[in-house]
Amino acid sequence: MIGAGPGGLAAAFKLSEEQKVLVIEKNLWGGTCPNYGCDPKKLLYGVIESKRQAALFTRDGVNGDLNIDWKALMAFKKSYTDSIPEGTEQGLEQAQIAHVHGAANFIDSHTIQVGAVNYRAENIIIATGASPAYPDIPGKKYLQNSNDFLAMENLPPEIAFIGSGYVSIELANIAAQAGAKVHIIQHNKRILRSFPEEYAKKIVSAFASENVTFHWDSTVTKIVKKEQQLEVKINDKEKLTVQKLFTAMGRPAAIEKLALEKAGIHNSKSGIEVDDHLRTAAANIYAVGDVVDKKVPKLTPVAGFEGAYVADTILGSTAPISYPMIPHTVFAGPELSQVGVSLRWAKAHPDDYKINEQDVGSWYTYLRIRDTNARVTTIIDKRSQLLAGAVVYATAAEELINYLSAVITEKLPAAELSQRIPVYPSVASDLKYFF
Ligand SMILES: Cc1cc2nc3c(=O)[nH]c(=O)nc-3n(C[C@H](O)[C@H](O)[C@H](O)COP(=O)(O)OP(=O)(O)OC[C@H]3O[C@@H](n4cnc5c(N)ncnc54)[C@H](O)[C@@H]3O)c2cc1C
Ligand SMILES: NC(=O)c1ccc[n+]([C@@H]2O[C@H](COP(=O)([O-])OP(=O)(O)OC[C@H]3O[C@@H](n4cnc5c(N)ncnc54)[C@H](O)[C@@H]3O)[C@@H](O)[C@H]2O)c1
Repeated sequence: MIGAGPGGLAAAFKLSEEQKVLVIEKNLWGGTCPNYGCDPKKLLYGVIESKRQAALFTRDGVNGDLNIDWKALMAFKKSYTDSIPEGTEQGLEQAQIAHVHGAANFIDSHTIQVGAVNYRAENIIIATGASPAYPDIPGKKYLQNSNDFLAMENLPPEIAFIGSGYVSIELANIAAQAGAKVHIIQHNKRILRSFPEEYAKKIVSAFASENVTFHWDSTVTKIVKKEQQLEVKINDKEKLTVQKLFTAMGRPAAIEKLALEKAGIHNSKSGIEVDDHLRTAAANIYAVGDVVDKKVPKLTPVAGFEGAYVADTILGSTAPISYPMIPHTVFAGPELSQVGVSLRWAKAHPDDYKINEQDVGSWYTYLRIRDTNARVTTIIDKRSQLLAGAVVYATAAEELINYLSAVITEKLPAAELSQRIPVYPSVASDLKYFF
């Protein structure tokens, strides 16, 4: 196993019940998600969201200044992340999984080199994840990435991000709510490509009143350091001065130092090419997680699902991979979530789908928390009358989308939902009204 993130570890633990396993990790045990991805991000987000939500109630009983103490926030984050690598390594030891710290590369399809040592294996799983893309421009050495953001000891007064995908939007929200002036430099006019444009625009509007400036059709062409400031040249014309500039323009697969060609493994620009069993061009080598060239989203639960699937395959299962519903969420204060058939597809196929767009800000669930802009779209398959997809922009959207995802998976008809008794008032008690 090369890589000890969610993908590699899921495979390692499952395989170790029946086979001898070696896990190789060049950086922190646990990989991106718990060390410098989902978990520390959502930990910061939780505090930031508490502040944002409390500020909505200043006319309703919340008193006093609501400020974020960045140092205390970071100490809170570290109280979780500091123990992750050691805890993960202990987990490997307890499961008696052999593990080596170092960067791996292929010698041939059965041999991996780590430093001066070669390891031979019957099967190999590549789970090396992805790492941030950098633009090739003068001054690129002054750029930082999401790992640096999540380890930042002080929050500077003014920062900027290149790109407006998941990473940029989530981290910009944290920084802006914590008091920084934030710039988002985007080479076109579209944020969050994997979400419907009409919903992404709601985030643009919400950010505009939160100290965030979008620079559309803008490309960073040069970065110059002047004492503690960075002068950022945009489109070779405009100049922006910030204290930190973060690249957030996608995460290419981490394959460059693996020497894949020595094992006969093929890759594209999007990652390692695999078949429907996640097998690479070399029959005994598999790839899972963010490193794979695939159509499904590159997310932690997907990496874990694939890791467990490949373990089963190595242990004898022959079924091709079949993905369940994959809901996804951007944590942007509030959250934007989506699952199933996309709104774009549904709009392009009006004979097949009924679209139910509802502003739910006046519903009791959202009214009581002053989430006046909350909106839910459900997409109903006209033939079966079953839920096929949904988009939610609301506080706790990630919870509602999980319920809606289960409704799709279990093919629950509206009548069946009326036969269940949820806690009231709760997000689940609204479910039957979305049909
Ligand atoms: C800021 C941020 C926030 C995110 N938030 C979310 C979220 O909220 N929800 C969500 O589902 N996903 C989120 N993600 C994505 C999620 O972190 C990834 O999808 C997930 O970590 C992928 O798991 P993986 O095992 O494929 O790769 P990784 O977790 O990246 O693990 C790969 C491991 O391989 C190691 N490695 C690489 N090359 C070698 C080598 N040659 N030799 C040995 N080891 C090597 C790396 O050091 C790394 O530890 C976020 C990502 C980022 C960056
Ligand atoms: N909440 C979550 O689930 C979550 C959070 C963070 C990251 N992630 C995962 O990490 C991945 C990477 O996130 P990301 O935000 O880095 O990537 P992304 O693909 O979401 O967004 C990349 C952004 O960079 C822009 N861009 C692309 N090429 C560019 C160029 N040459 N110059 C300038 N801008 C350019 C794109 O237009 C886009 O706005 C996500 O796709 C997702 O799989 C998930």
